[in-house]
Amino acid sequence: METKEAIRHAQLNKISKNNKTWTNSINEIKLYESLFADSIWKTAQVVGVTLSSDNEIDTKPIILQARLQSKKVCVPRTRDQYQMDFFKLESRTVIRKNDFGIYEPRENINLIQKKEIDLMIVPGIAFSLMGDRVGFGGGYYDRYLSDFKGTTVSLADPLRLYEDRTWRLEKTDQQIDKIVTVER
Ligand SMILES: Nc1nc2c(c(=O)[nH]1)N(C=O)[C@@H](CNc1ccc(C(=O)N[C@@H](CCC(=O)O)C(=O)O)cc1)CN2
Ligand SMILES: Nc1ncnc2c1ncn2[C@@H]1O[C@H](COP(=O)(O)OP(=O)(O)OP(=O)(O)O)[C@@H](O)[C@H]1O
Repeated sequence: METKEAIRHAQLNKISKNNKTWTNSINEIKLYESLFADSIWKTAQVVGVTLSSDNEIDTKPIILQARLQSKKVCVPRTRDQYQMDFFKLESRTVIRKNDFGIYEPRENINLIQKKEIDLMIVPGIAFSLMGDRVGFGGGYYDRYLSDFKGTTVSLADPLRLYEDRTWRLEKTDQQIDKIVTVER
């Protein structure tokens, strides 16, 4: 078993070398297709998703599809003590890059309650088929999801997918309900 720190280090290195290839983009397209075909997606009215950075699975196609299907989209904004809140994303929402280089809404307007969110698309840098997840390390999602009642889904391209977890679980780790993968 490895530490999450070691996985994070190895994954960030691997992802930064590979994420600009066409193979990777086509894998992302396959992930979006299976997400949008899923009944979890089809029935969701309110979707929580991040504003992706360069080294993450691009969330713009997810935001576009949600808007085309008249779903409400909300995005996270971090605050103190590794907490975050979700705010409704609208055309007029002003996005800024925060001190950690993460994109988020500049204003805390239109808070969406946790219980309103049907589907949470959870980011991460490594996942197992069983729903284990390694994120950037703040524990933001572990905290937020600890009393979340909706469905959680993560998109795991081949770069981010481990069939079996090779890292040690922590008590606070939240399992993801559904890991979407590129079938081969
Ligand atoms: N696009 C995107 N947005 C997201 C996330 C994400 O993974 N991707 N998050 C997923 O969780 C949340 C933000 N996560 C963060 C994770 C780590 C650090 C971070 O590394 N902070 C400092 C250390 C701070 C400290 O320890 O005091 C740093 O290392 O510089 C910041 C935010 C919410 N928004
Ligand atoms: N509910 C919680 N209460 C207190 N501490 C927590 C909770 N959830 C996670 N933590 C702590 O937060 C720290 C970071 O957690 P972890 O390494 O799992 O982050 P991550 O899930 O990879 O990151 P993120 O969710 O921000 O992408 C760990 O020390 C963990 O113990």
